[in-house]
Amino acid sequence: MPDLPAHASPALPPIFTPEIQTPMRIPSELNLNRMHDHAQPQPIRSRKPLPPLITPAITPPNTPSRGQDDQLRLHSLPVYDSGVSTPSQAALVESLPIVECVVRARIPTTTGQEMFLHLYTNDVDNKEHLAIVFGSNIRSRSLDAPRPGESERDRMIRGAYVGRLHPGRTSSRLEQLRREEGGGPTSAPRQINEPSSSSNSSVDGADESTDPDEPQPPLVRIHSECYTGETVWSARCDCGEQLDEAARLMQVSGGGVIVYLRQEGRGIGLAEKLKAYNLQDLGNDTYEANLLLRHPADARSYGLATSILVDLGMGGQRGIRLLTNNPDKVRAVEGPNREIVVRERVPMVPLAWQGKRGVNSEEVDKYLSTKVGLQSVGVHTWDDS
Ligand SMILES: Nc1nc2c(ncn2[C@@H]2O[C@H](COP(=O)(O)OP(=O)(O)OP(=O)(O)O)[C@@H](O)[C@H]2O)c(=O)[nH]1
Repeated sequence: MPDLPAHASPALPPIFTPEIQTPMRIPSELNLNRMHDHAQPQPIRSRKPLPPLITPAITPPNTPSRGQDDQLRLHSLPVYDSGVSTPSQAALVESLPIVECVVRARIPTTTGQEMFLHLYTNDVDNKEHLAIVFGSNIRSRSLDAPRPGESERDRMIRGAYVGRLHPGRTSSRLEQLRREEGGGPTSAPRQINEPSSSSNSSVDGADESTDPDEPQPPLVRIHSECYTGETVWSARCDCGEQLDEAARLMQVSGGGVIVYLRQEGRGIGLAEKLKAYNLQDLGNDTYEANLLLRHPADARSYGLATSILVDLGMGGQRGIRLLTNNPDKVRAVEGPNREIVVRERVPMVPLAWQGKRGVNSEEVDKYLSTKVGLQSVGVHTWDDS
């Protein structure tokens, strides 16, 4: 086995294959030498040349990094720091989808930390979107809600339990844990929260509590599936690294949520993304390749993420800190009525830019420079900091 990056996970196949059906086109249908009739603001080639990527000049002085003081060093930016309209702007939904967490399970991870994987269904597609939850204080309202006729065992099997499961446990509820600990109603472990029925949630699912031990809003990452970057060691993008890094930051800062959306390849699906890679090898950049394949530059939307975050009690004025380099995501994730409030945007600086071991290749440099150029993401913002 070659020396693989930290995020490489050779053993596991993907859980789900995107079901996007796109008519196959033969290459001769595509004019690879000119852009088609997609109205775009500006030909990409005419943009100002970008600076070389791996340079200390654009390395932010103060960014997420590997160390014990991550909580202190997380570098946030104003959330609406980009008024620039770009071809990558995410679609805004008019109303929020309905989501339901159907099962949750504890997953011990290879780093020694635990997370709770929440699997969601919804009313807009038939994909299994996920929430990866670090910390035991974040609970799903729809999971905890009672189901007609279910037994305590049923509740435990679908993950609607408090605390931890153990052989012989018979109740999903907090009372049994308290009894087992031999204490009264107040002796439950501090980190175990009651389900929403008895918590201080407001009617819309928003948790208005202010915990003095959690002075900052929780960290959230909205991550779009990337089979190539997360499973088969691709160095064409930094998706695997970003997923690992988000998980690490949530572990060291005491909790958070990664909403993992099944919108592979910026929403065009794996087959089309692989064609886009071939177009990139023929000289086009990531956005041009999408357009040549007659896809939008970015076909993703984030309404499901908003609904999942509301279900996890992240609505309300306390807000969240969003880990992203993409300013477009901020407004998209907040939802049509600002159901989620993004208090801060925390950039995710590629590890290689921080002088650390991370994804490093000619292809990832091109990919990142295209992103930086089109999303007005990071260069000037980080430089200014
Ligand atoms: N169509 C297409 N999709 C890609 C390509 N490379 C990566 N992706 C997909 O892009 C998605 C990640 O989106 P990005 O635009 O890189 O990042 P972002 O989510 O907008 O911004 P961040 O929050 O900063 O990561 C994943 O779903 C990848 O599968 C590519 O060359 N073409």
